[in-house]
Amino acid sequence: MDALPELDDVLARLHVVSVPLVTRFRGVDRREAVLLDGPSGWSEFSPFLEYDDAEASSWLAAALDFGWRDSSAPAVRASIPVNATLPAVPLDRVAATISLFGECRTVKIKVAERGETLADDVARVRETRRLLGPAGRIRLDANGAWTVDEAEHAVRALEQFDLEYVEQPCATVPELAELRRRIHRIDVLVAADESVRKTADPLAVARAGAADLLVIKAAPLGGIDRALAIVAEAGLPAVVSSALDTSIGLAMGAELAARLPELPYDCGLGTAALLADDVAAPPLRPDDGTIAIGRVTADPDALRRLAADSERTAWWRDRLTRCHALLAR
Ligand SMILES: O=C(O)CCC(=O)c1ccccc1C(=O)O
Ligand SMILES: [Mg+2]
Repeated sequence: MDALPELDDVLARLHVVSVPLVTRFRGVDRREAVLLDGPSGWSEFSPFLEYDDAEASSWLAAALDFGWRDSSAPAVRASIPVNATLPAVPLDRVAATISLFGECRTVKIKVAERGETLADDVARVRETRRLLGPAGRIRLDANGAWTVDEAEHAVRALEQFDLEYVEQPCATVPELAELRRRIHRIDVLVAADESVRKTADPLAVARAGAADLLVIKAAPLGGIDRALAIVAEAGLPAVVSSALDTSIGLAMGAELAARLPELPYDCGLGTAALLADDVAAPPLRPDDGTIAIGRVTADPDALRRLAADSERTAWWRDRLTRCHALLAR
């Protein structure tokens, strides 16, 4: 970032919201976010609650970048194809959850969830394939939960459902590389997510040949231009995804996706469908499998309706203040 906006200026533009989810995701049923009414447009700072300040400060860099300056890279497309995201819901909720996204040709299914078995995953993937038909695209996201052996076993059990790729099957770069060697005869690609966004070296995956493609998120990578530079250096195809952002954070993801030279896969930016309410009117929800690019503005009524209580607002102001100090160093 060129010049860091002054803390007082940032705090004067802050609104803290707590948005209800349609279905539990990552163990929570509300999503808290700071919205910033920046001079270049509305922006979002919403690192997950458990992240430490060092990790959260990249999210602040991205939020300030998006709210205080426009990307210098030109957009090369005006709408972004998106996938539906299916959390680990019970089997009888699969159809209703996918239908929240409207017409989507691609579904990303969360697998390897704590407390579940491979049989649960097989059942959820089979049901999704049945609903989508043979032309639909299915990808999985294990969030790093499998060992290499478990991942190999799971991929062999699930490949019959015709998988596009499996995202972060194992936790580490060497494990991803080993899995990729073991399944190279199977037509299932390996994507890296946490190994790109939760590390000091987002290019290590590409250097190690540990993934076929990268999942990239604008907020943890420090903003649109930084994420574009990482993709260019990695030389791998990229899928842009969200962090279960409000429509304002999703707009930042859409602006990133609009600037990638190639966009061979549908993006994980349809997640406004998992929010039971939203900060924008209308929300940035998928329409016919795509979302539009363009700035999204917070709706004053929604800001009032979704305002966090004074204790949570103070918590977020403190957190933002600490992250700002880290960026100013
Ligand atoms: O990519 C998608 O389809 C939606 C976004 C998503 O899955 C996600 C949302 C919040 C936190 C982590 C993740 C993830 O990709 O692991
Ligand atoms: Mg992921």
